[in-house]
Amino acid sequence: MTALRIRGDLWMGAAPLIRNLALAMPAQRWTGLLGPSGVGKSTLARLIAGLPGPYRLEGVLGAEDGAPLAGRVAMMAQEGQLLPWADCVQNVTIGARLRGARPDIARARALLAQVGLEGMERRRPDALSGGQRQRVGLARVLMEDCPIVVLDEPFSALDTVTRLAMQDLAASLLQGRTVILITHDPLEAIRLSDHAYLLGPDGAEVLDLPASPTPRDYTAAPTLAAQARLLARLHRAEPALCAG
Ligand SMILES: Nc1ncnc2c1ncn2[C@@H]1O[C@H](COP(=O)(O)OP(=O)(O)OP(=O)(O)O)[C@@H](O)[C@H]1O
Repeated sequence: MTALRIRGDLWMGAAPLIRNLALAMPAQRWTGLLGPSGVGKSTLARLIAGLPGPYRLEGVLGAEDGAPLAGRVAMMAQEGQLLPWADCVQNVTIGARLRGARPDIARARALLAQVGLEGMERRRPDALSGGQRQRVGLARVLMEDCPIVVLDEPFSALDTVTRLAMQDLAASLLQGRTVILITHDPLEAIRLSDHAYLLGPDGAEVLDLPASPTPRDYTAAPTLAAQARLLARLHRAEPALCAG
């Protein structure tokens, strides 16, 4: 059970990115983070995942259980970030290899089967479709078996129908983990998030979501209404949030 919270000001070098951040990300739930391009979404993802960069948080990032985050966060970035020279099994087991541990090949093969890639274990990324590459990325996240998962625009390069299928697969396979979903896509945020925030330079606003369970039915009236409200809000917010 790992809830996360972030409070404070996020800086990129000498420039403030987001001031007065106050994000609560409940345990075993999906928290969606939306916001205009350049606001700092990927920077937040890197911060949570503990990846290096020229950013800093003046404030607090922590798990509510008080234990350090190191080793408890897995990240799936845009387009899966697969190693082009490595096959599916090698891509899924890269974490163990980097840690100098013996990779569990049988488990990697089982996870590849779970994401629908049975028989493709020895293919390299250039012999996979975009959706299949994302499945490898998802298997790699599952391989790491971390309680916290950061998804940074994981499905943005996919066509709409493949994206919907990947959303359903991720919702099912990441159940029980604390997921932070960064997305540009209002429908994706609404389908998958239990809680969602709209980020701007002056902080984060909580978004209204339908009460139904996730992944939400994209044909349901409350989902469509929430999508329309969010689109209008993003449209209104974009020029103001990007000013300066
Ligand atoms: N390594 C870096 N060095 C300097 N500035 C950076 C670096 N990485 C990002 N930035 C800047 O920090 C700001 C936030 O970048 P970030 O990638 O977090 O935005 P984002 O909200 O994820 O954008 P997008 O939605 O377009 O991916 C941008 O202005 C970007 O140019």
